[in-house]
Amino acid sequence: MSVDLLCFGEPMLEFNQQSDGNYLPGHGGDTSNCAIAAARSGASVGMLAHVGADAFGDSFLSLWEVEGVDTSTVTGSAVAHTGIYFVSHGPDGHQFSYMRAGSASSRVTPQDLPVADIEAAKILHVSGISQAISNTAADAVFAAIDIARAAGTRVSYDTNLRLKLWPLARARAVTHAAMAMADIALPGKDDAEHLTGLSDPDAIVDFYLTLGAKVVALTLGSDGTLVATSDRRERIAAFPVKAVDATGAGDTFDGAFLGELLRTDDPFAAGRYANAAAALSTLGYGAVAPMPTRSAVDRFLEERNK
Ligand SMILES: Nc1ncnc2c1ncn2[C@@H]1O[C@H](COP(=O)(O)OP(=O)(O)OP(=O)(O)O)[C@@H](O)[C@H]1O
Repeated sequence: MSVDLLCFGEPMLEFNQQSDGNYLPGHGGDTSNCAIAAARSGASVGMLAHVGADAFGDSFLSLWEVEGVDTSTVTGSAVAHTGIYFVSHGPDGHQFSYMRAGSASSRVTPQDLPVADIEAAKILHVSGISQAISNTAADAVFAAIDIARAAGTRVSYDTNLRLKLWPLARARAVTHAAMAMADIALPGKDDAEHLTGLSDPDAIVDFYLTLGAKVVALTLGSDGTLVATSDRRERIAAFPVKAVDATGAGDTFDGAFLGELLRTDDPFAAGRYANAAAALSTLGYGAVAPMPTRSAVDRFLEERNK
């Protein structure tokens, strides 16, 4: 089945250890989160990924089915397990250790790519963490981007380094190269500062426009979002909400932004919609559970705009 938005990345089972020693398990991986957020925004969306032939892979397949994310471009890997990662937090809630393992999706090779599905999609969304550390994944990501560009499928890219454990020179080389081929750049400010060495949001946006993006939406956490094209930019303030956990807010932003961009073809309308969706996603714990549906976002915007 062809979809409008194809999200290429690595599903990861997450285990978030809390300061009381308990842990919260959850589905994650930036592109899976993004796909679910887009589906909840009403978009036609699919995942392009490998999962292991294991319980975690099965659990992702069930989740995507429930969420209406197409899985016809998800394949099973006989040689690697579904990715997992552990995060632990200190008593102040600060993240202090991180470990990842598995990662069937980093084994996707250029030969595995579903060429016709990439060509048929309107947007291919990819994100950066795996490419920064794995040559195989980088080759497949760049091959997918090449297929998309040749077919006129727009490419969307979020750096998503999350923790800055990867060697900076490698992370920079790979993410800048991918950004240079992206039509839509969706960086978060922390990553963007780290990767560009710039701190002023306008300078960061200029950097990505100069690299080649047609649309940049730079997320600024509780400071909102800066959306820009070559001839217009708009600073969108964050909604004042009682945020309890911003995990996945950036992924919710990406999915909602791309869903609304597909619907309206207006990056500024997409930025305002995604800003509301991401604010709502901070009201609950974890990445997936608090992601809002389109009707919840519409209701929220109606109330806030009264
Ligand atoms: N405290 C908050 N209050 C309201 N909105 C928020 C808050 N934190 C985040 N947001 C919304 O979520 C969007 C994305 O947040 P952020 O910039 O932290 O993402 P990110 O850096 O990509 O992080 P991650 O991928 O880890 O979720 C922001 O642009 C904003 O719209």
